Amino acid sequence: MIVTPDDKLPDVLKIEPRVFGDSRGFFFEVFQQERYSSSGLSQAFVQDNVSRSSRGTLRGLHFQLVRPQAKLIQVIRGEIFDVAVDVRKSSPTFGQWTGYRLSDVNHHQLYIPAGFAHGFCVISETADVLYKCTDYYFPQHERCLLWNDPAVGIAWPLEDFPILSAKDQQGQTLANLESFD
Ligand SMILES: Cc1cn([C@H]2C[C@H](O)[C@@H](COP(=O)(O)OP(=O)(O)O[C@H]3O[C@H](C)C(=O)[C@H](O)[C@H]3O)O2)c(=O)[nH]c1=O
Repeated sequence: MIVTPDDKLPDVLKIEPRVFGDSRGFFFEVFQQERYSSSGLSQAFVQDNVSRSSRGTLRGLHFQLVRPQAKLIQVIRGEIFDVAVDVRKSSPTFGQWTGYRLSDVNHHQLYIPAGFAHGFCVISETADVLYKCTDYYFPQHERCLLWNDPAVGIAWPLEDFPILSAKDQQGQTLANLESFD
């Protein structure tokens, strides 16, 4: 397993699991407590989520202001562009973003700590995303950063305007967002 801190946001980790391929296909351990804990993911995961989205869908960018969640993102089918934005006002990288292509071909994972907003757009026809969270879902604590806030300037690989939930259409700009001190 190779763990690489992001160049701009070093708390965000790209994880490349060891994949065993053979004539039948492939096998890899999606998560293993001892190995991931020794790689810096020591907080326990308490909830696993799965979402399926069609091409051009953009989900996010979300975070919980209270009971913040760290997330371990993995694509089980298809390909997404996965993005983390630092929303910690006191951070020297506040408002900065990073993005990775995660797919069922590269099997890469992204670890996004608490303090970051998370979102993704779907590049393939369909994408099934599995992600582990270090705290439970509290909708009342969820906040949404506007996906196309020019102050953040995320370069989404989208051909057209994305498919967005009503909630995500009304995301807050970074300037107006309730975020972490
Ligand atoms: C997140 C979540 C949602 N739900 C229910 C609430 C809604 O009735 C339905 C869809 O929720 P939502 O539209 O918020 O789902 P996404 O837009 O995929 O939200 C997620 O997208 C971005 C990328 C994230 O990183 C977050 O984990 C999460 O906010 O699932 C639950 O029951 N439990 C949950 O943990």
